[in-house]
Amino acid sequence: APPEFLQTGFGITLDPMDLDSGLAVNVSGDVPSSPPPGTSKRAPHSIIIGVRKGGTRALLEMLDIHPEVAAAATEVHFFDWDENYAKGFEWYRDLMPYSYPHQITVEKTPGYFTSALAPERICAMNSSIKLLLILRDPAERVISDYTQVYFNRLENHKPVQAIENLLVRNGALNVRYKAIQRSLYDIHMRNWLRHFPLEQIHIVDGDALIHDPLPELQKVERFLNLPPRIVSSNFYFNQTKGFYCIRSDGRERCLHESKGRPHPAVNSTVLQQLRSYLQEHNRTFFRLVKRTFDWQ
Ligand SMILES: Nc1ncnc2c1ncn2[C@@H]1O[C@H](COP(=O)(O)OS(=O)(=O)O)[C@@H](OP(=O)(O)O)[C@H]1O
Repeated sequence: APPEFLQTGFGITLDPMDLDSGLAVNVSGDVPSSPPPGTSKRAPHSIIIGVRKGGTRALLEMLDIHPEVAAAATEVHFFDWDENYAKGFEWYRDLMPYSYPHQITVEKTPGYFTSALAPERICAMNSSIKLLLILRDPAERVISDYTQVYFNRLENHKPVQAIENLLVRNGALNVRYKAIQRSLYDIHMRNWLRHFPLEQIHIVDGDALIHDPLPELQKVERFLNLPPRIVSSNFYFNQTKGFYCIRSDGRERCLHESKGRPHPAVNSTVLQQLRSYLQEHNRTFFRLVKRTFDWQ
């Protein structure tokens, strides 16, 4: 059953200090005390730059099925957090997994997409790096973002409020709400296109990845020049979870329970206000990326 969304009278602003807690169960076993012979830690060849709640964890875990992919275990937040960036490139590289020369290293940090400085900093590291961006319906993404913050606040015994109280201020859509700001894909995309050509940014359709992951993964394999190795038997639909889960190396695993949470029902008038506000931004985004998506 959907969680009960509490009405409170607190005039709080939601804090986005919530990290991805969606590591797949039983990812790769224990960390080896000494690196396997012939491996080293290398800067990423590709980065999943976002968007937050777009399906970044699912994309990384599914891509990690590929034998020629080595995925970073945690979100690194190197290019979007000044305190981490100040630690320097060697600090960053040390957080990468050990990989063989024939493998490519991939990290994901959803906050990069909406960070003002990440594009310039990533470009300074490697101007020919291949970027992966997974997007979903931006209105749905707002609700997912709210839901994540809602549960984090509950866990931390902080007050929560109904999504409508955040989406609407003084009778009008509260466009300063961070969850809405992050869904203005055109604005963030412009910033990336100042530093990278469009061909270097592959957009994964996050809604399609939920309903049928294989075709989206096959497109990513082609974009990364990887031989096709991910196959339909790598995925199975888990009825209880309501999402696809992963089968590889003789093991089956679903993403953490924080991925694929039920969303609250949103007042239809408010939702309509949100959708019509996003519509113009979506159209601009479609022009920028020379492609359309099934968003209203
Ligand atoms: N296979 C599978 N299993 C579970 N969840 C899946 C899957 N594929 C995509 N998704 C969607 O991923 C959403 C979470 O996105 P992110 O991993 O990018 O979130 S985060 O920004 O890292 O917190 C998450 O959002 P919510 O549904 O709001 O929980 C899911 O809709």
